[in-house]
Amino acid sequence: MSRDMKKLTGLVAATFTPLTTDGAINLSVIGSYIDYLTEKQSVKKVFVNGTTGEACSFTVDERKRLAAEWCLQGKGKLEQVIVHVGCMSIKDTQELAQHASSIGADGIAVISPSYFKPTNADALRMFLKEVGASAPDLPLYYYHIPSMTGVALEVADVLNGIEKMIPSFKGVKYSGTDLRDLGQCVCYSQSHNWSVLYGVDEQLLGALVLGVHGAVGSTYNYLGCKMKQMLSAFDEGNMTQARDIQFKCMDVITFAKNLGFDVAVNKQVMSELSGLALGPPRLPMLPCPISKAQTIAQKIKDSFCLT
Ligand SMILES: CC(=O)N[C@H](C=O)[C@@H](O)[C@H](O)[C@H](O)CO
Ligand SMILES: CC(=O)C(=O)O
Repeated sequence: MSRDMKKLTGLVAATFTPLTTDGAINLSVIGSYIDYLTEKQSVKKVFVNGTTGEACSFTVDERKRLAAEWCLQGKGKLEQVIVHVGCMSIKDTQELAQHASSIGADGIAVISPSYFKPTNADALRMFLKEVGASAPDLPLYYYHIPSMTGVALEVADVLNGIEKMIPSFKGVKYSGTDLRDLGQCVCYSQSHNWSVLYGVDEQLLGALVLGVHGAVGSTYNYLGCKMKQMLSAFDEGNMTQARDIQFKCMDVITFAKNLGFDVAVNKQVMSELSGLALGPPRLPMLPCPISKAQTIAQKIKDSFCLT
């Protein structure tokens, strides 16, 4: 298995999951989705089956077929495909981890179980160890998203000593807002050459100042190009330009949140902006309001002067 174990850095799009109008997974869209990301957004790394991908609403079999298609279609076009494997059942998670390895994924990420929750860092490390052991050849990233899992253990505590338990551990996708904890994660990660990837797109610039190595998010699907400009401005020390782009991003996300911005609306916004037919969300309780998405898409176009 020839695998490029390159450190994960830069912008990573957390992909949406294309569905047919009657709610089945639609693998046929993934090829053009990859072309859109690579050609129109210059984004060459993806995080599949995450929050944005509604993974927790899909079966293990559907998740395997999605991950396999992203890896297959991404060959020669995408630089890295990271597969999220978190499920309530550790057996399902391990099955998905093994599968990710068998299809040539470049890494796996996992959320904490969120029904029965780990009550301390030791317990969470033990869980991560069991997951890592199922795919020891793949980089493993812990996906911290307390707003969804309700597991708000300090990640810096979870990292402490984890390298001795999990040789394949390679970093964190941090979707929390505690900048002190985030900073301590970056600090600890430096000596292990791990990646800390930030996941709250509207405040990425603050995380860059603390030294994160990249970002995973939903908005990089349609604002990848613009946010890349922010990363370049930051690298060049052009803080005025970096802030200008971040403020625009904050403004459109605040606008969207005030209208009601969930994964279903976000998916429809992506369909509007990209022209890809991503279809409805999986859960029937989630709304599919085209007019709301059109309003948000128009706001994004106006703010960022997109055509
Ligand atoms: C809860 C959620 O979906 N978070 C995403 C990633 O972690 C983000 O990319 C957000 O969609 C984005 O920051 C907009 O709020
Ligand atoms: C944003 C992100 O990383 C996710 O959708 O999982």
